[in-house]
Amino acid sequence: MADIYFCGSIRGGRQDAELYARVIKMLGEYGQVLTEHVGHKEIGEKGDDMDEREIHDRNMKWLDQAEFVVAEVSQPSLGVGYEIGQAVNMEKRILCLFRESCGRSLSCMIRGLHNDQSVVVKDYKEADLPAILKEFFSEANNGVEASQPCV
Ligand SMILES: O=c1[nH]c(=O)n([C@H]2C[C@H](O)[C@@H](COP(=O)(O)O)O2)cc1CO
Repeated sequence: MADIYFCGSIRGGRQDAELYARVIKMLGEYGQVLTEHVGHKEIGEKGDDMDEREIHDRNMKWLDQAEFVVAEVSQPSLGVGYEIGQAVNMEKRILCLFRESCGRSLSCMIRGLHNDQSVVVKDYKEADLPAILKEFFSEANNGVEASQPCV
């Protein structure tokens, strides 16, 4: 079973935590989500009750281990942006999900990563998620290479 690293805002704001939990549940169909805690209601804006260095090192290990990275990027978060940048350097297959209805503009530094192969950036409505995930993971399983240039 593939390992999936899910990214969602924690200190950037927990407004979308319930949505993250629903995305994580859907991702369960495609693999094991290493960062399930990102969708836990009990995790507030303070984050995990752990030393910050330990959180960073644990997460970087998980990111390295993961085959896929799925990031919900509607709520701006420094940590999520950092994780995506690291994942690009690690040549992971990455799906960034931006909710059209959130009223913000997605950073060019994320939207500009889209290459429709190793990095997919999608504007979405929640009802579209099952189809978007199905397409992302089936293309991945059809052997699209992870290390495509991001241009
Ligand atoms: O307590 C934490 N636990 C944790 O796993 N993270 C990771 C996972 C999330 O995808 C991302 C959220 O970053 P931020 O807290 O800057 O919004 O960082 C972040 C924190 C707090 O910064």
